[in-house]
Formats: sequence, C-alpha cells, structure tokens
Amino acid sequence: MSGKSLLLKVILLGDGGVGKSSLMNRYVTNKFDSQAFHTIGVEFLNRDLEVDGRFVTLQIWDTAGQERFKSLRTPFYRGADCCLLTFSVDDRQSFENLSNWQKEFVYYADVKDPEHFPFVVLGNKIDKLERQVSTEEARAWCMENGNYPYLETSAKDDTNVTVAFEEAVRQVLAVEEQLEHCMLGHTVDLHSSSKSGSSCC
Ligand SMILES: Nc1nc2c(ncn2[C@@H]2O[C@H](COP(=O)(O)OP(=O)(O)OP(=O)(O)O)[C@@H](O)[C@H]2O)c(=O)[nH]1
Ligand SMILES: [Mg+2]
Repeated sequence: MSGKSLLLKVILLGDGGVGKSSLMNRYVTNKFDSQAFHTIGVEFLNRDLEVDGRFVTLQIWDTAGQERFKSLRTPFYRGADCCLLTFSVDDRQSFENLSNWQKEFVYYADVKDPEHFPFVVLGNKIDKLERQVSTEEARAWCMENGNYPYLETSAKDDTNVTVAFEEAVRQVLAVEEQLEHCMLGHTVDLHSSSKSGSSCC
C-alpha cells in the first residue's frame, strides 16, 4: 500500500440531459437537483477516496453534452485517465450515441492505444419506470466494444453512484499496474541476456 495520494482525472461524457452533472453532484456533495440546468462547457469537482488500499484524489470533469457546446468541451479531454460514457436508460438515442462519444473522446484526447484505454459505461436513471434500453442490450454493447464494465445508476436515488466512480478508479489502477509490470519486465530484460521479460505490452 502506497501512502501517497494519486491524482486521477475522470471525464463524464454523454448526451445532454442523461444525468452527468447529477451523478457528479450526487457523488461529491450528496445532493440531487430535479431541475438541474444544462452544463455549458465543463466543470470539475474533486473527491478523495481509498480504493483497495490506494489513496486517490478523483478529479471529476463534467462536460456539456449538447452539440452546440462541442468546441467548449473537447479541449478538456486530454490527460483524462478514464472516460465514463453515460446514457440514460429511458432515452434510446443517448444509448445509440455512445459510439460517437467514444470516437470523439479518442480523437480529442489523442488516445494512442484506444483498445486498452479504461472506459466505463453508465446507464443512468434506472429509477424511471419506462425503459428504452434493457440491461442485456447495454451489456452486449459493452462486450462488443471493448469489454467495458457496465453499471446501472440513479443519481436521484443514489443507486450505484459510489460504485461507479470506484470502478473507474479500479480500471485506471489495473492499467497502471499492467504498465508497471511491463516496465519491470523491460528493466529485467536490460540486465539479462535472456529474452525473459519481453513478452508484455
Ligand atoms: N429520474 C431521474 N432523473 C435524473 C437522474 N439524473 C439526472 N436526472 C434529471 O435529468 C435532468 C438532466 O440532468 P443533468 O445532470 O443536468 O444532465 P447532464 O447530462 O449533465 O446534461 P448536460 O449538462 O446538458 O450535458 C435533470 O432534470 C435531472 O434532475 C436520475 O438518476 N433519475
Ligand atoms: Mg450537465
């Protein structure tokens, strides 16, 4: 266990109105506003947490989902450690737009290795009775598009909100550990004449 706090940047993307700001506000301030305004540009909030013995400062970047704010949000994608692709289970179009959000992120964040980038998918507003996207369908999309973790949340009822942000941290730490493992492998490789340690990454 490391005593040093790690700063992680996670970014919430998804159509306007799916509940990105509500998820961030529920997680950081434990408040919910049923009359929330659309976000213009980006906003961020920090929260400290401990996941599996690691101390982390989570910097949550909440973006404006409406198309007209595209140029205001995309400059903030760079440097994100994890991307939370968010849709609303009562809004089919927001689910169908997930691929566009993923592509927009990869392009503007300049992700070098998209296949290994930690995306987490959130289906929000599960408190609503009329669903337009089933759990099975959302899971299938996640499997097909990179085997991403899928969580169903309600910012309103505080369902799975903490779990969702903790999962984002776990995904980043898993990638980080893999990288450290690879670096170690290469270091060992430099000091040895054998080919061992070069099979990673
Ligand atoms: N029933 C229900 N309503 C929610 C939930 N999350 C958000 N809302 C409502 O949905 C509306 C939009 O929520 P926001 O958090 O502003 O959505 P957003 O994704 O930030 O939207 P943009 O800022 O335009 O991108 C607000 O009226 C919220 O109160 C939820 O889990 N359940
Ligand atoms: Mg918002």
